[in-house]
Amino acid sequence: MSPHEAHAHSHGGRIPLTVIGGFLGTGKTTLLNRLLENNDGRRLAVLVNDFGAINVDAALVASRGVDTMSLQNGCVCCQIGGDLTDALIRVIGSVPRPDAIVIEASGVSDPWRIAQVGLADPALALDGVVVLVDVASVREQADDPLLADTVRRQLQAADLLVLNQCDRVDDASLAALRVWLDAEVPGTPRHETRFAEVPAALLGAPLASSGHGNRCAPGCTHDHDHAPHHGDVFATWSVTDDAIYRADALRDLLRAMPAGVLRLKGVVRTDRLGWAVLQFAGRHGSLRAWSPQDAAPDANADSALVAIGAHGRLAAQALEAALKAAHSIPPSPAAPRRHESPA
Ligand SMILES: Nc1nc2c(ncn2[C@@H]2O[C@H](COP(=O)(O)OP(=O)(O)OP(=O)(O)O)[C@@H](O)[C@H]2O)c(=O)[nH]1
Repeated sequence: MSPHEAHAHSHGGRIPLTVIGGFLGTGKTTLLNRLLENNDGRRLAVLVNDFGAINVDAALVASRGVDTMSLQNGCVCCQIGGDLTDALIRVIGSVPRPDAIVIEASGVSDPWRIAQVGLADPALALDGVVVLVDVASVREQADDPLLADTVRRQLQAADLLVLNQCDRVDDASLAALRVWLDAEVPGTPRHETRFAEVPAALLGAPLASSGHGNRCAPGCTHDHDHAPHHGDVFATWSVTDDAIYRADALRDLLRAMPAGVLRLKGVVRTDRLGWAVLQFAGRHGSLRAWSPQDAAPDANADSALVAIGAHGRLAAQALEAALKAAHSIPPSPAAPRRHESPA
């Protein structure tokens, strides 16, 4: 029996499901890509949910030559029974059958709600909920009345907390965070790291025995069912066009981001770097040339950017103006497609 067959056997033939959650920009896609690079020959089926109208994460994962299923139209945890269930039915029925399924939750969703779908389907066995934490930003987010509920639900959903971005904080801040987490989520296993380096052994079957099976049995007092609809709490803005951007101007934008932008990410065509990946989260941003090891976007592809912020705080007009000012070659008149939600 191969190790993969043994793993499936230990789940009674059911397909193990791992949910990767955590707030915007904490490192979920980084972890997913690590999993895909070190998948030990397993056939992983990957479902990626992005809150914005454009699924940038799916593009970044798909660029590694892996088939991903993109779950768009908002936050899947708010529409259980819809897209997610349909996608899982398709994945479970696919031939060859996957050895494991990984769902990357959107940064605003409640990973526990997604995990419940896994628990409900007899073909699936929940391996665990892994929640990424940006150690530099989590306390500030948890203190923000608009974000606190989302962040705390994510922390409480975790079977394993990956304390990521440890390169961004000093030892004293990390020590204070540990004390805070001891009080917020006592007993939840934690792993401190940077760039989502997590030993594979931590992500596998052992999670199942330490996790929800124990903490969220019948009688669980967690308020899992009454989360607000995330479309009411968070707003997105996105643009897709054939503009070419000035790399220097985008870097200036990353240093002086308009108010209320919690997350900005995209794949853009630039003057100096060619295709580039833009990332901004938790006050930090980067613009890097498209990795030569990944298949470049189609020559006719459009630049695509998506921003997320708390509803009522996202300064979409200021962002749009800043991006317009960063054009090296403006988009052709018919090209720009903007999407704002809530409108
Ligand atoms: N300095 C630093 N940057 C990191 C670390 N982990 C991830 N990043 C960067 O942070 C940015 C966001 O990482 P992602 O993996 O895309 O985050 P995400 O959680 O998938 O983001 P959303 O899906 O938008 O919520 C990227 O530019 C990463 O390269 C880390 O440990 N340290």
